[in-house]
Amino acid sequence: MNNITLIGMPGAGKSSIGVVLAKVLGYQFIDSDLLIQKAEKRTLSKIIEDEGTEGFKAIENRVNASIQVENTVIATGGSVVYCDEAMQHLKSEGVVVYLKISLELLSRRLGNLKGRGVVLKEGQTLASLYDERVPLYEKYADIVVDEEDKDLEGSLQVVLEALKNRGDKA
Ligand SMILES: Nc1ncnc2c1ncn2[C@@H]1O[C@H](COP(=O)(O)OP(=O)(O)O)[C@@H](O)[C@H]1O
Ligand SMILES: O=C(O)C1=C[C@@H](OP(=O)(O)O)[C@@H](O)[C@H](O)C1
Ligand SMILES: [Mg+2]
Repeated sequence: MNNITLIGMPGAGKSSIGVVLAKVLGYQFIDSDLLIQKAEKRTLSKIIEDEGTEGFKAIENRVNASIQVENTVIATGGSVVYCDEAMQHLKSEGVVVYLKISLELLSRRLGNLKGRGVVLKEGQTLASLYDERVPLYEKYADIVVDEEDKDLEGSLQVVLEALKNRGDKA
C-alpha cells in the first residue's frame, strides 16, 4: 500500500529519479528490472534473446503482479504497460506516476543507453514504439510529470510537487 510506481519510456529516469525520490520521502526503493533478473538468474537482454519479446512480457507481468511492498518507490521497466494484470496490481497498491519525455529527448538519451535491451518488434523504429506506448502510459497514469528541459534534480522536484498537490505525500 501507499507505494509510488514510476512508469515511462526507457531512459525517462524511472530508476535514477526513483532511488533519490525514495531517499527524500524516507521510502524503500525497488527496481522491478532487478527483481526480474533475480527471479530469472539472467540479464534482461538475455531473457529477451532467449524468450523473445512476448516471453519477456509474460515474465515481466508475473514478477510485477507479485510485488508486495509498502511505502516503497517502484521503478518499473518501460514495457510494463503491456502487462495489464501487473498494472492493475500496481495501481491498486499505490499511485502511478508517468515520467513523460519527448521523442526528441528520448532519442538523445537512448544514444547513451545501449545494451540494456528494449522490447522492440522486428524492424520497429523508436518513433513507432513511442507512438504505441504513450497511450498506454497515459491510460495507467494517475499523475503525468513532464520532465522536458529539466535535469535530474529538476525532474525530482516536479515529481515531489505533483505528489504533494495530489495529497499523496506531503
Ligand atoms: N531530467 C532528467 N530526469 C531523469 N534522468 C535524466 C534527466 N536528465 C538526464 N537524465 C539521465 O537519463 C538517464 C535515465 O536513465 P534511467 O534512470 O535508467 O531511466 P529508466 O529507468 O527510465 O530507463 C540517466 O543516465 C540520467 O542520468
Ligand atoms: O522499455 C522496454 O522495452 C524495456 C525497458 C527496460 O527498463 P527501463 O525502462 O528501466 O530502461 C527493461 O525493462 C527491459 O530491458 C525492456
Ligand atoms: Mg530503469
